[in-house]
Amino acid sequence: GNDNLRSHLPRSIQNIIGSQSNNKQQKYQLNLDWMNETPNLKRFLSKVSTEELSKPDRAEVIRVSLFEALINLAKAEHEKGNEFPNLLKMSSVRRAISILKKLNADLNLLQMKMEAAYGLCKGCLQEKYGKKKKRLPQVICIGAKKCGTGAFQNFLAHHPHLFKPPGYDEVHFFDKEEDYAKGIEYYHSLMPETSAGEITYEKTPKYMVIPEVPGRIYAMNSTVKLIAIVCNPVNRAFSDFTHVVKSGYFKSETSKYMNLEETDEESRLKGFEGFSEAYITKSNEIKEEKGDAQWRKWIQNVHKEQVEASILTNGLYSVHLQNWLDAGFKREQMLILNGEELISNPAKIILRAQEFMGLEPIIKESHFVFDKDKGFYCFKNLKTGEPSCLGDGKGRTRAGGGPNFSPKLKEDLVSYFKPYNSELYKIIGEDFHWNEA
Ligand SMILES: Nc1ncnc2c1ncn2[C@@H]1O[C@H](COP(=O)(O)OS(=O)(=O)O)[C@@H](OP(=O)(O)O)[C@H]1O
Repeated sequence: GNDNLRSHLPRSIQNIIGSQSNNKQQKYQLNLDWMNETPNLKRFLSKVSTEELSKPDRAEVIRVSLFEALINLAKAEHEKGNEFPNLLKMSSVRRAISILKKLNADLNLLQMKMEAAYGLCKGCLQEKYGKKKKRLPQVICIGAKKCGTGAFQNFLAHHPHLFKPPGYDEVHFFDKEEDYAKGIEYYHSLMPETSAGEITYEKTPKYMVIPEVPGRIYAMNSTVKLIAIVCNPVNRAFSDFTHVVKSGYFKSETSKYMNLEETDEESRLKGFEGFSEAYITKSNEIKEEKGDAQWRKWIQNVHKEQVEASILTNGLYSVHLQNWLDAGFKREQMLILNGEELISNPAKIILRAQEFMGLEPIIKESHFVFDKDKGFYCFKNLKTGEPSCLGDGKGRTRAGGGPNFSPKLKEDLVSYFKPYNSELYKIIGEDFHWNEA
């Protein structure tokens, strides 16, 4: 029956098809090869209206046409050497299947014909592609810390074809020696079960700044897609400082600059000012004494040698990203997003990410609503209209235009980051305008 068909198709398609009964075997005589190309299928779909579906004569033509078009398309794609999951990623195919569902088409027959088109035996579609299983990630978000990776993950969690390791906000496999030592099988075991055509993804912001990580990920899969979210390094540093102070990390260092009992914004700004001036000086001294190459090494090893300095050095994106390029990753397999834009225009950033991952653009403009109390965009449930915002730990320093630095601190920080922002702009091919004090 139809349930049989459903279980044979990947979950992404099952969602579209939904549960359905009363399919009768149909006879299809029309052969419409005019539709054996996607653009034609697209053009045809653009002409189909919901109204027409309820007119029996027209519905019959549409059903037969779509059915044939899908099978012809499957044959054409198979001949081109494209795998079945790619077919399922095409939005026109998804749309066609959803219409066929409405028209009570014989989906069992469709399945059999698709199997034939792909040269597979009966029922082998499931064997080859439809089986849910754990897969290593095809996409990894590598940071940067405090640039909105949580918001990014939260928004994309609503995408029906994207899955992250269950129970983990961050996996920390490649950066934690004791976990990495457990082997790639352990990493694989943490992954969600997915069907072919769905995306497995994880985010760990620390990956970006640990020098061993790029080579390890490259060894796992040299064609994995990487997403880096970068943001104004000056604001990022204060956000990081706030995070460290509020979480009570390396207190012996932060307590040199502020009383850790008083963590209101004014006290944090004061503490951050002392901290920044001290570490800008430290960093500049190392550079002067040891030269640029050694200084870059110091930056990369700061997590081992002087972790509190990372509050500043995590924002030297060009130094860290160069490491990924040196490991062999191609620029085209990295999507570098502006975290400031994720704050001001989340839909634009999330749409770019979906496109990069090869996902249907399901999360869109209408899902975002600005929440005045939160001071940020929140995700809107389109059925209930209810917005859901990120928790209290997110959005502590940037609501309402960001922190109020003293002009001197702002100037010192901007000039510290300036050369590396410029290096970053060269890598990205775009100026994010963070060099203006
Ligand atoms: N929509 C929305 N809602 C709330 N917060 C948002 C949003 N978009 C971006 N941000 C900013 O995300 C900052 C936290 O970044 P991360 O999630 O990468 O932090 S972490 O590295 O995972 O700790 C967080 O930094 P703080 O403001 O310092 O808390 C936010 O400014």
